[in-house]
Amino acid sequence: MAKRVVIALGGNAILRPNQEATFDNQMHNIKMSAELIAKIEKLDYEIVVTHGNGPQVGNILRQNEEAKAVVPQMPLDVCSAESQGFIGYMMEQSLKNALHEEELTSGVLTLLTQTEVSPDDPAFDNPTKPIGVFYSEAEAEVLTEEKGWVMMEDAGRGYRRVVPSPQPQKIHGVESILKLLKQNTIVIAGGGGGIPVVRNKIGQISGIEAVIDKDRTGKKLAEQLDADVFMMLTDVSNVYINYGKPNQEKLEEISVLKAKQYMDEGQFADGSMGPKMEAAIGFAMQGKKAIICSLDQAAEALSGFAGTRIVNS
Ligand SMILES: Nc1ncnc2c1ncn2[C@@H]1O[C@H](COP(=O)(O)OP(=O)(O)O)[C@@H](O)[C@H]1O
Ligand SMILES: NC(=O)OP(=O)(O)O
Repeated sequence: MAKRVVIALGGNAILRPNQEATFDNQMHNIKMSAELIAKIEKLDYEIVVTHGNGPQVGNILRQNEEAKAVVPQMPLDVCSAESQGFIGYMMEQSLKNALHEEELTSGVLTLLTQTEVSPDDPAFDNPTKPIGVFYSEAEAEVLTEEKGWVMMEDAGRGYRRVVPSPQPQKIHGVESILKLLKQNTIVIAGGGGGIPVVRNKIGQISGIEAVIDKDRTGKKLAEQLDADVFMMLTDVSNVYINYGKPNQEKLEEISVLKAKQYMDEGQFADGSMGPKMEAAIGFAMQGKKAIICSLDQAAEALSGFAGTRIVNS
């Protein structure tokens, strides 16, 4: 029986740090990512792909704010839905073309996915999710003063606007995803962490302004789908201890216990590797395999020959 993998695509799969968010740049990167995912399809896995949307949802929100005198502004959850739609469109098209090139017959379908969060999540009072483009410290100060944006330094790369990022509680559409996987279809779902929604006391859902972390949603999706493997594809080949120091050391296959120990030592930066390792440990604790590796080594890592693999042993 084919194994099931949930793949969370990092920012680089769509837009590189210093690139402008043009259609051509994003389409070019997504095409390259799709070719690499097609390699995984050859390994006989049922595949669900999720992806980030930080730069894109920030830009859509900004478009809305800048144009509000001529076109009514949409709330952040709608911006999230828009970003999920346009990235999903580009990814589905690119994946279909990549599979066609490889003479593979699998289908590809994007699902506009809603993710339930708790309205009482403390994240609503403490925005931490960076979105949109990077600014200098001086520009960030002006934006806070003039527009009221909350700005934060993002992993040594500059300042970005931050918004609330609640924990995903439940991802909608999982039963349908399972049916599609059984019909030889690669499913793109939960993009940008999913469109954040809350459920009220009488069971009705409605949107809420936030951006959910895609690695957390990827883990939740992998759990709900009972996946065998959860992979986070990023721009480094491995997770390291003492990262960036002369004594940095590459992690290959490590136990949950060891990973937790390194986590407690503060080896993984908040806002970058920290959330990935948190998601990896949480998933691997259930007796499954979590992998963090670079996009171009995804197929090798899945076969056990590359990346950092976290296992519960
Ligand atoms: N211990 C570590 N090992 C490897 N990379 C690390 C570590 N700590 C921080 N990082 C940084 O984490 C980055 C990946 O996280 P992030 O940029 O959030 O990924 P993505 O956007 O691909 O989801 C790497 O580019 C690297 O600079
Ligand atoms: N939603 C999300 O986590 O997006 P990024 O990975 O692009 O920040």
